Amino acid sequence: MKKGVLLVNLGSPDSPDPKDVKKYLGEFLMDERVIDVPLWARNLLVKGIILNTRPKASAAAYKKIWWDEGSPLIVLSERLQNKIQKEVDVPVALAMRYGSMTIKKGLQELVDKGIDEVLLFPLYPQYAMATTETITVLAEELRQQYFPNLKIESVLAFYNKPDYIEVLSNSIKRHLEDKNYEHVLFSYHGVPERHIRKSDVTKSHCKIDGSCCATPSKAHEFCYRHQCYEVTRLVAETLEFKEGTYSTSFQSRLGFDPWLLPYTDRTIERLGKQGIKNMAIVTPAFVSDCLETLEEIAMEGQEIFHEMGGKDFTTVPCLNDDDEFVNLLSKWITSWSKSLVDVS
Ligand SMILES: C=CC1=C(C)c2cc3[nH]c(cc4nc(cc5[nH]c(cc1n2)c(C)c5CCC(=O)O)C(CCC(=O)O)=C4C)c(C)c3C=C
Ligand SMILES: [Fe+2]
Ligand SMILES: [Fe+2]
Repeated sequence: MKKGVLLVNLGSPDSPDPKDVKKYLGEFLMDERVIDVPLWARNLLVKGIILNTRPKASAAAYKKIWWDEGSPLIVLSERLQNKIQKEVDVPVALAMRYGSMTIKKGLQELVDKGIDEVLLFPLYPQYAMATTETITVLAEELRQQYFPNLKIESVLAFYNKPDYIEVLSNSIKRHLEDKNYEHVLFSYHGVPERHIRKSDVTKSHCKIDGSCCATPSKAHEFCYRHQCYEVTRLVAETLEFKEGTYSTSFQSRLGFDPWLLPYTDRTIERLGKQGIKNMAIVTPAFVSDCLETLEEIAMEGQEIFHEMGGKDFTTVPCLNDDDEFVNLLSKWITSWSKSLVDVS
């Protein structure tokens, strides 16, 4: 068997032009694992409302963070891929779940190199229906339709692997070394509460009241909320943060359904109102900096904090193409390619 790796991230529009943003959002939000309502309701909501109202504002936000080389999320994912490729002996391809760099093209690129066994590596530390699951389901559909002889193994999550927590903690420590901060906020991308209940394999564990996520259960293998809180807990333990000096929140809610609480914007507001003058924010649901970290957190979040009387607002970059992170992913890939460990 000849082995290869397909890294997969979310994707971005081709440009920050409203036309391209609309096309991208259309594909993204019509995914039944992102907006998980019946097709008729999704059509009404996405094509009838969101795509007629959101693309202009989203395009303006994308324009603020766009780089000369392109979308930060894509450029940073490419840098990560290139650095990993230099460290490992197997071909490493990159694809995006939405947009032009499709998973089909990524699999084809590997098949063209004679690969018959692929490690599908979604670039998300925590498992969620709207991220990891939609990637693995689509890859399997593509395999059945176009690449029936391909074997695909998937990495479902790596949120609690001790070496990942160590790399993340080291990066946070390095970025906060000479900074003023009284509070560290761990802000994760939000999801509707319903997604968490749907992913509960036990169908009885998830209560969304917080207690379930701290009670051991096999539901946690697929519980995004539990996995986010675990990352906060493990990093705080590693960096010896004192109780009350850090917290967890969820950002980027969309629509009127209840999403995971507490919301990041309200939390920043509350911290400012409580008299916190210096805060830091880390975003461990994102491997690569993107619209949600560079605009929603670093720009909008900072503005909210300053309006509430806050002073220093430090944003810790995502792991991006951090050398320790590159070494870690390369180590896991090499172990898999030599069949030493099961990374899935
Ligand atoms: C119902 C809507 C959404 C769910 C559920 C959702 C989950 C989810 N998303 C990410 C990661 C990213 N999302 C990004 C952008 C983005 N997300 C949504 C909606 C949902 N996400 C929208 C509408 C957008 C587009 C931007 C906007 O109009 O505000 C991005 C950034 C992409 C980029 O190009 O930079 C990332 C990354 C996760 C991890 C997640 C669930 C865990
Ligand atoms: Fe999102
Ligand atoms: Fe829970």
